[in-house]
Amino acid sequence: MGDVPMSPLLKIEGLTKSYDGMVVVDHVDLEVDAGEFVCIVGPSGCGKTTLLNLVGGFIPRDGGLLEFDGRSVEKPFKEAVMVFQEFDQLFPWRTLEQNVSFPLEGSVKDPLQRNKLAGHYIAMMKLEGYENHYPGALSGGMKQRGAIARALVTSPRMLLMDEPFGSLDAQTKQSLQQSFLQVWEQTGTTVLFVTHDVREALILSDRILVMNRGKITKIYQNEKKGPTEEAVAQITEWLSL
Ligand SMILES: Nc1ncnc2c1ncn2[C@@H]1O[C@H](COP(=O)(O)OP(=O)(O)OP(=O)(O)O)[C@@H](O)[C@H]1O
Repeated sequence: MGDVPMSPLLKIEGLTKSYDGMVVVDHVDLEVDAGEFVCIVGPSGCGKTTLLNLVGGFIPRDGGLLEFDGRSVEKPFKEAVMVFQEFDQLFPWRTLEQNVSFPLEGSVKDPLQRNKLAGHYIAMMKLEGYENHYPGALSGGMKQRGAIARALVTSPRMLLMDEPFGSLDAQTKQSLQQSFLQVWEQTGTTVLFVTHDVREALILSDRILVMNRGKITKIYQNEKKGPTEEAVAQITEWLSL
């Protein structure tokens, strides 16, 4: 008897979306296993953000199959949480701890328990000591760490990340990439991560999807994890096709 193949966490077939008659996501097929870290790279306007929004159920698709854990995605769902590029994702009128614990307010009644959980993810994202700071008193990198902590606090099964480190300087970006990789290993969450940065994709992911004009045109299996010059050259060439 052979092993029963595990069904993918995310299953996409023929996924399509148009705006004003322009096809933006064009018959995309994709399967992502639980725990995988998948990056999407592609030129500006090729449909990366639209694909993430479709997967999260934030916008309706025009056609195709889109299933998360065997269920058709028709609207936003708790198991998938989005993190954006912008530094203003945190509520400015709440402290870091109040921001991170916010998604628990509907599900965890005891405020002490909420704070304990928030503290766990604040520590995981290396923000200990800043619990009572307001976002206005945090740097861009710290705000992104906070946004990731808040995304993780409900233990979502999938993170949808739209260039979360895109506005950071090189050094801050590097340190966040390393902390986020550790967090990914600790939590086992599945990640779909959009980036413009080929090196970033090679540092972070198991698999890199190259998108062009709404289609996934190439897939790079990133077994070695690391930006070798050959890998960078290969993906850069694919991006220009
Ligand atoms: N709500 C919308 N209404 C109309 N057109 C849209 C909408 N959202 C996206 N588009 C168009 O769809 C195309 C793909 O946009 P999308 O944001 O998905 O690309 P992207 O690859 O994420 O680009 P970037 O890297 O610049 O963020 C673009 O031409 C964009 O103008």
